Amino acid sequence: MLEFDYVIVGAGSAGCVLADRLTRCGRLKVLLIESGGSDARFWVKVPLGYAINVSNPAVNWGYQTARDPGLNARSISWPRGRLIGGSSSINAMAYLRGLAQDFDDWGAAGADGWDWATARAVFDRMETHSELTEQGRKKRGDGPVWVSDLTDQMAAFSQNFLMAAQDLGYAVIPDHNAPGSDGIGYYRSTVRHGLRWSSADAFLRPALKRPNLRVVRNAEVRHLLGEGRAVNGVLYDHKGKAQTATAHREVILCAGAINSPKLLQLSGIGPADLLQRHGIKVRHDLPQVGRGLQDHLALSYQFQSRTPTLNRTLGRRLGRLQAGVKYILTRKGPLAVPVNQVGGFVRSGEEDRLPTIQLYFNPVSYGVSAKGKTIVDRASGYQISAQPCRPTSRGTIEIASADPKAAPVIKPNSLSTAEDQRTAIEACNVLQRFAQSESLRAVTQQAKGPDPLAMDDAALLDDFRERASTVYHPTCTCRMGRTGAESVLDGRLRVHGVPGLRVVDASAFPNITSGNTNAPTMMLAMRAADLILEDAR
Ligand SMILES: Cc1cc2nc3c(=O)[nH]c(=O)nc-3n(C[C@H](O)[C@H](O)[C@H](O)COP(=O)(O)OP(=O)(O)OC[C@H]3O[C@@H](n4cnc5c(N)ncnc54)[C@H](O)[C@@H]3O)c2cc1C
Repeated sequence: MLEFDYVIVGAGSAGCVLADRLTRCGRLKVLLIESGGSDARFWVKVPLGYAINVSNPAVNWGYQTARDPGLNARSISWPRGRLIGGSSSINAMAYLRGLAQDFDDWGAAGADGWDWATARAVFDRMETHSELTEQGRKKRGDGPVWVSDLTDQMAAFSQNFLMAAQDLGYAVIPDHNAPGSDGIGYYRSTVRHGLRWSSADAFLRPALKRPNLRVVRNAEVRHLLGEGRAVNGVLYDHKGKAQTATAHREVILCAGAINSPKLLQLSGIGPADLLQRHGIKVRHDLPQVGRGLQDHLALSYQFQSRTPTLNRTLGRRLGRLQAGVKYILTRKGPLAVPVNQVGGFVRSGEEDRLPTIQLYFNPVSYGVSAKGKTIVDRASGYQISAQPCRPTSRGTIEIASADPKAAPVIKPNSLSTAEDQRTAIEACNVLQRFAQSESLRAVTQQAKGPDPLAMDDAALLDDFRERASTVYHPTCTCRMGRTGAESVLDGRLRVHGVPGLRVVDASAFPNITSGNTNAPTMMLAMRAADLILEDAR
């Protein structure tokens, strides 16, 4: 049996942060258990490899939702990283802090101690920005998370998206992460010197040399151990054997928004009726475990273009070969840039107090094969996508059986509120405006597939239900709040009523943030580490 001060379950965006921060002082012994394997894989490191990893079972839990009534009863694919770095090793690398209001909303929802001023101070010390200036590339900040401006690598075609934004009166902005900036610009990415810069690269790798950190890969935690309500260890499978690890101080679940609530439920901590239905002894009836699920949905439209886009390179064998050689020799070119080049936050109406829609523009068009493989079109094209920022629908994660190997039942409950249906239409209306803009009309041949300009609001909502997909941001399934009746964690990320146990990952968000969720998850884990170390004094 292994004995440690802290046992961390999951080496993803949050788990890597904690493994680093808790072992820095050298005084505390930490075990990090990860179900997946190494992240030393070519297509994990190459930014454009995102399109491959998203459907690669070797690095992915490959979840599938239940049939979702709000999405015309479709069951959709929910990839989650299963390797060192977790989802930060397979994500699309867009770096967005979110809006200031998102974090004030966390405090207002009962997450005591959380607000924008606190979050902002953590973001500031977490980031190093690699910026393009007139004097060349310059560094700003000295945090472990590398956030790069890749404007010099973007496809020339992407300029058309910025010009279209200007046609429509949206601000064109240099940095989405500067306070108060809504508008359209080039995305910043977690890429360093042409390679993905995951949470493992930023936090875990430098910590690996410390003798007080032990990392076990390819080891899946089955459930938590303890006496009464208190938790003091985990049972996990490794190399075909069941093993136990004891935590003298705490077990910290960082298994992500799907697997953290699943592990709580398998361990008898969750809604009593659900646990009893599966023959699991109730250790603590905590009704909100797995409830409160929020995710972002987006709808995309593709168009054939009159001027060359990335299809000219990536849609042809010779072009791919040339791009591959350029990347290997220089770490530059189309392979060095994540798929979403341009986008940002916009308001759908002038009366909106905050931006309501996030946009993504890609200078490439593609299809997806029956097996989920991305197939880039030969002819030039582009894609425009819109995501409502703050959905109000909430879904559930529930174990399907007491067998730890069984995938949980994911019910997103999408578009189940009138507000979400209205915002979905507004998101499509924004895309219609872009499709009609002078700058995009000048380079567009015709719609490839459904044409948003041929649809009224009812048809747009139906199209959204029929084709919208996840933006891969499940959150809030173990959310922070004041009491065990309305939430799972307190503001210090301790599980209500369960000594020795915290949950630190995207499941802890009280509400989904307006943008992509990797940056806020790492920020949450950085602050959680401060709180854990404070409590350990
Ligand atoms: C395809 C995709 C694209 C995305 N694109 C972006 C983007 O461009 N920008 C952005 O900001 N966000 C993006 N996201 C979202 C973002 O990456 C996640 O919100 C974030 O990584 C969540 O971090 P986490 O720590 O909560 O979970 P994860 O990073 O998923 O970590 C959980 C870890 O726990 C491990 N684990 C789970 N169960 C067990 C168990 N029983 N035993 C041991 N280990 C276990 C998992 O294998 C995993 O390594 C994307 C996500 C995906 C999947």
